This record gives sequence, C-alpha cells and structure tokens, in this order.
Amino acid sequence: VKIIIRIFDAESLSTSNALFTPCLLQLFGNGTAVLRKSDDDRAPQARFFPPLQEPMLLPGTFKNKVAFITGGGTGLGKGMTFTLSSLGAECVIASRNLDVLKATAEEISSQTGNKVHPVQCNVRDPDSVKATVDQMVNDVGLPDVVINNAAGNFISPSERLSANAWKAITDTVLNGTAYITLDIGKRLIAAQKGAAFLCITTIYADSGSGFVMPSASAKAGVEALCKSLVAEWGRYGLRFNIIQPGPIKTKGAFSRLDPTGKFEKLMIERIPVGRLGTVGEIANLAAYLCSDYASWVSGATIKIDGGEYSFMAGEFNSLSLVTKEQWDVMEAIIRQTKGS
Ligand SMILES: CC/C=C\C/C=C\C/C=C\C/C=C\C=C\C(=O)SCCNC(=O)CCNC(=O)[C@H](O)C(C)(C)COP(=O)(O)OP(=O)(O)OC[C@H]1O[C@@H](n2cnc3c(N)ncnc32)[C@H](O)[C@@H]1OP(=O)(O)O
Ligand SMILES: NC(=O)C1=CN([C@@H]2O[C@H](COP(=O)(O)OP(=O)(O)OC[C@H]3O[C@@H](n4cnc5c(N)ncnc54)[C@H](OP(=O)(O)O)[C@@H]3O)[C@@H](O)[C@H]2O)C=CC1
Repeated sequence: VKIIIRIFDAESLSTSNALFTPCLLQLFGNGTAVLRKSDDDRAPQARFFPPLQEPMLLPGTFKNKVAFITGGGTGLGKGMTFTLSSLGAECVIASRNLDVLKATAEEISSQTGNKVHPVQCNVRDPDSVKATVDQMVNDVGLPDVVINNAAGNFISPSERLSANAWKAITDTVLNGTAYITLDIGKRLIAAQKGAAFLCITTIYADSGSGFVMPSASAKAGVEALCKSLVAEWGRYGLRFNIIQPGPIKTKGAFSRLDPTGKFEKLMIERIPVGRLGTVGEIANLAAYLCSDYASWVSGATIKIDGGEYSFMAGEFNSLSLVTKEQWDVMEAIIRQTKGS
C-alpha cells in the first residue's frame, strides 16, 4: 500500500525518478509482497512463453566440426557445449578449474556420444592461452567454432574497487577475449581455414551499469573488438557475432550478482515475458549463430532478455503498476486540464 501511495504522491510525480522509488523499497524487502503478482518465481504471463530447451537444429548440424568454448565447464558455457555436442560437434572446453571441466566433459560426452576435451586455461594469461590452443591443435585441429564465454563479475560500489579488482575483471573479460581471438585467429588465417566466432556479453554492454562498472566496461570493449574484426577478418573466412543475455540463473552469476537472493523478484517484475531466461534458450541461439545456417550472419548483436532492456529503457514503463481504477482517476484529471 505504501508503494502505491508513493506512486500517486503529487510531489513525487514531479520527478521521473520517483517512479523507480518503489523498486528501491522492494530491493530491501519492503513491499515485495504487494507488487508480486504470483507466489512462484514467474509472473502469470510466463505461461505464454514456455522455455523450449532441447537442441532445435537438425541432428548432425555440427558433424565433423570442432567447437572451442571458454568457461565451458559451468553455466551457459556448459549448456552451449551440451547443445553443440548433441548436434555432432567435437568440443574443447577451457577454464581454470580442471576438475570441473573433466566432470562436465564426462557428463556431456556420456549423454551425446561425442568427445568433449577438457583443457586447463587461464584466459588472463597469454602464455596459458597459447598452451591451450597448442594442445587443441595437437588433439583435434583448429576449431570451426570459437565461443568467448569465460567471464568474471561481482557487484560492488565502484568506490570500493581496488586497482586489482578492476584488473581481475577486465583481464578476464576483455583481455581474455582478445588473447583467445588473436591466438586462434592468427592460426586460422595462416591455415586459410574459416570459422564462426561468438562472444557472450550482456544487455548492459550498451548502457553501462552502476555497481558492475568493470564488467560493463570490459563487455563494451569485447563488443568493439568483435565489430572491428567483422570488418577486418571477413576476407579470411571469419565471422563474428554477439549474444547479449539478460538474467539466467546460473550459480556463477547469481552468487556474485544477487548474493542475498533479494534481487530476483525485482528482476522478474521488469521482464515483460515474466520469467528469467534459461541456459537452453541461450544455447539454441548460440548454436544457430555458429552453424552454417547463419553463414550470412556476421556483425549481429542479439539481445535475449525477455524484453527487460526495453522495459528498463522506457521512461513511463513503470506505469504498468497503475491499476484500472487509478487510471480512471488520472484520466479524469488529465481531461479536466485546460490550457498550459
Ligand atoms: C538488480 C539486479 C541485481 C542482480 C542481477 C542478478 C543476476 C544476473 C543478471 C544479469 C547478469 C549480467 C551479466 C553477468 C555477467 C557475468 O559475468 S556473470 C559470471 C560471473 N562468474 C564469475 O565471476 C566466475 C569467475 N569469478 C571469479 O573467479 C571471482 O569472482 C573473481 C573475483 C572475478 C576473480 O577471482 P580471483 O581469485 O582471480 O580474484 P581475487 O583475488 O579473489 O580478487 C581480485 C581482486 O578483486 C577484489 N574483490 C573480489 N571480490 C570483491 C568484492 N565482492 N568486492 C570488492 N572487491 C572484490 C579482491 O579483493 C582483489 O583485489 P585486491 O584485494 O586489491 O587484491
Ligand atoms: N548468467 C547470467 O545471467 C548472464 C551471464 N552472462 C555471461 O554469460 C557468460 C557465462 O556466465 P555464467 O555461465 O552465468 O557464469 P559462470 O560463472 O558459470 O561462467 C563463467 C566461466 O568463466 C570461467 N572463467 C572465469 N575466469 C576465467 C579465467 N581467468 N580463465 C578461464 N576461464 C575463466 C569460469 O570457469 P573457472 O572458474 O573454471 O575458470 C566459468 O566456467 C559470461 O560471459 C557472462 O558474462 C551475461 C549476461 C547474463
């Protein structure tokens, strides 16, 4: 009730930011129950938008293809590896934690029947990247698909960040993507072999975002890197695309971006589709962009976020909280107004 009163408070209405005050209240647990439309973790309209997660491309789409996925042991990277492997790819997954990679490789290959190779790699270290790519070339050859997915992130007021905190994130996200792309790209060019590159960024790569400033800066840099190479390396048979996911509930992301679990409901309330995204939905889009069905797609940046970015961008979109009765009152006031 407090929230609705604030929305209709005449003084608050004089500033556009006032419409977002209820969101802040919700964030800290005051009023969440008032605005929630459903007790489960989806809004009612989510029933119109069921997530279909099984691989959508034809079986064998990636037969005789090698796919290299950074951060392929967990979360979205694991999901993309599963989908590509299901569609026939021989996958190489690379990150720091070899035990996690081995477990994922074993799990996926036992389900798909296709080999998944775990290779330890710290993308922040160009020597480690070189050793990883050497091993891949030795084991399976140069890749047809390269997915830059590895990342680091956590929420923090920027005034709390040390130089090393900035470096940890930007070295992983931007420099890591650059080291992988330059190392593999040079070898592909020398071998005259084509390939599809995909970078996983985020919806705030466009807008920037407070409290994740290093991640926002690095993801924007990754997008500039991709778009630059679309133009420069197309002549070598290399294409580059970008997926900007909205929130997907992975342990890696949510443990660092929603540590108390308080933000999830807030996010769902601003996603027009009424639910979080799923790993399988990202994996299907990734598989399409990396497949030959997308041979003519290069330089695309695709948001997959249930409409969240559009909702957050529109000045008046929080008016979806206003009831029919409240609209009746406001319409009457507006209609009575004469002149300026
Ligand atoms: C309102 C909406 C709210 C929430 C949204 C919720 C959900 C998601 C929605 C959208 C998501 C959009 C984008 C997501 C992007 C992602 O990238 S998610 C993937 C996240 N996955 C990971 O981060 C996995 C890998 N991460 C890590 O390994 C660590 O977290 C790491 C800190 C990034 C790196 O670890 P490492 O061991 O190498 O580094 P440290 O030595 O531990 O730390 C380096 C310096 O950083 C400082 N630090 C670390 N944590 C914090 C912190 N919480 N606050 C401030 N500073 C921190 C640390 O102290 C070191 O600095 P130093 O002390 O000066 O040396
Ligand atoms: N989940 C979400 O809501 C969203 C995620 N994204 C993006 O999706 C991608 C995957 O994130 P998600 O699956 O959620 O989170 P995860 O934390 O599960 O994935 C991050 C992966 O990066 C690897 N990684 C981190 N640092 C390094 C490093 N220095 N060298 C090599 N690998 C590294 C991690 O493995 P290890 O620790 O073994 O090194 C891990 O497998 C990221 O690019 C993220 O920015 C974008 C928008 C939304």
